[in-house]
Amino acid sequence: MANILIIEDEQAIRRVLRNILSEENKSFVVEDAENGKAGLDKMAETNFDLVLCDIKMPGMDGIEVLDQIIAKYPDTAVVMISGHGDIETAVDCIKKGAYDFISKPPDLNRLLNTVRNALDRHQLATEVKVLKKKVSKKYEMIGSSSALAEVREMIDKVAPTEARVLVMGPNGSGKELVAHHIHEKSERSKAPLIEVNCAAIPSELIESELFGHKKGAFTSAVKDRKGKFELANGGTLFLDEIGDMSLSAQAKVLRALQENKITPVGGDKEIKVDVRVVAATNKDLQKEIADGKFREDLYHRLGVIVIRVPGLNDRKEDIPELADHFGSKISEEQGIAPKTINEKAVAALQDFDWSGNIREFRNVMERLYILGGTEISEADVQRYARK
Ligand SMILES: Nc1ncnc2c1ncn2[C@@H]1O[C@H](COP(=O)(O)OP(=O)(O)OP(=O)(O)O)[C@@H](O)[C@H]1O
Repeated sequence: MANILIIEDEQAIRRVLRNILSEENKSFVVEDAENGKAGLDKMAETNFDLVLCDIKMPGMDGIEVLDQIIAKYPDTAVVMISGHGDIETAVDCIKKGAYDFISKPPDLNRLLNTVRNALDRHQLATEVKVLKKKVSKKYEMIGSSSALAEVREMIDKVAPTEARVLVMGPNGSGKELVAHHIHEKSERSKAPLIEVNCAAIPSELIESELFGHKKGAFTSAVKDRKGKFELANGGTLFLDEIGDMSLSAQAKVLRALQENKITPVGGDKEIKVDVRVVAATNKDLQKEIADGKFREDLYHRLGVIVIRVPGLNDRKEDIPELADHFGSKISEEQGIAPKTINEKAVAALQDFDWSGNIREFRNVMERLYILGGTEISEADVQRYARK
């Protein structure tokens, strides 16, 4: 179904447009208004997917209507209807944000094509919005502890800069989450965030993974392949578990960071890249440096800003909020009716040792949700949350 509004002062044109659209598709619900004000009044009552708006009208003209629609209903697509002599104005309207324009008298094919395209784009834009909301929900950072407030403050300060960031903290504490927030709040958020788990890639493959390779560079290189640095161009490269990278790969990453250039394996040309690096590790890099396992120069290149994410044991006051958050997430994902968790159960959870951090906490909540009673009790916690 699509709600379409025609704002047009000439009754004959209104009627023609209405008839064409209603006959074209039974799922179009078409309304009309004879002037800008009446149109905007209708918009205040109904959500329209598309507005067809005449440019020249007595009183409020089409440009003014367009301005108001853009300001108040930015998700609604607008197609201008232009008469003789106002094509230039129609073009200006597109620059302002109208989707397209049709000329009077309306040509059937052009009108239908424009309407279909505008509705398609409107639907895509709506879907993108829903997906973005879902993604940003996935990366929600829950907790009001002062430890987490400090992390948030650091993110807000460093995100808009170009500074490299090293995120340190134990397993499952939310380091990847921090990297996502930095990217999303940065100027680079429209470009990709590319993630590399350095611990998961065998050392002989890491170079090709990061810098790409040319066809024939090694036996399995059957075609040219871009590396993560190139894929992240204009955006952010998240080097997770950087402490697990081999010394030879560290040397190459250091060079890439120093020169902002990379050379694909088997290639002879350098490629310029514009990448902001955010790295993360659960290792004590100072100790790794002392043990000769991590390059000190790379540490200084990466860690212009260091953000330390505290483990859950150091912010147990976040547990009630986290329990609620994961509870509603799990109930949604698993299709289980929402449950409550009583105060004693929460207190029991706060008594546990959470060395596996938020990841472990989420798993425990999942167990409690699936196995516990409608109101999760202390007994449930003792029975199902013990490790
Ligand atoms: N403050 C938080 N609020 C809600 N969810 C969180 C929070 N911190 C972490 N999580 C969730 O916990 C899980 C683990 O987080 P994440 O992967 O960011 O940890 P990590 O420190 O990068 O782990 P690893 O060291 O194992 O790579 C993820 O599902 C993440 O969404």
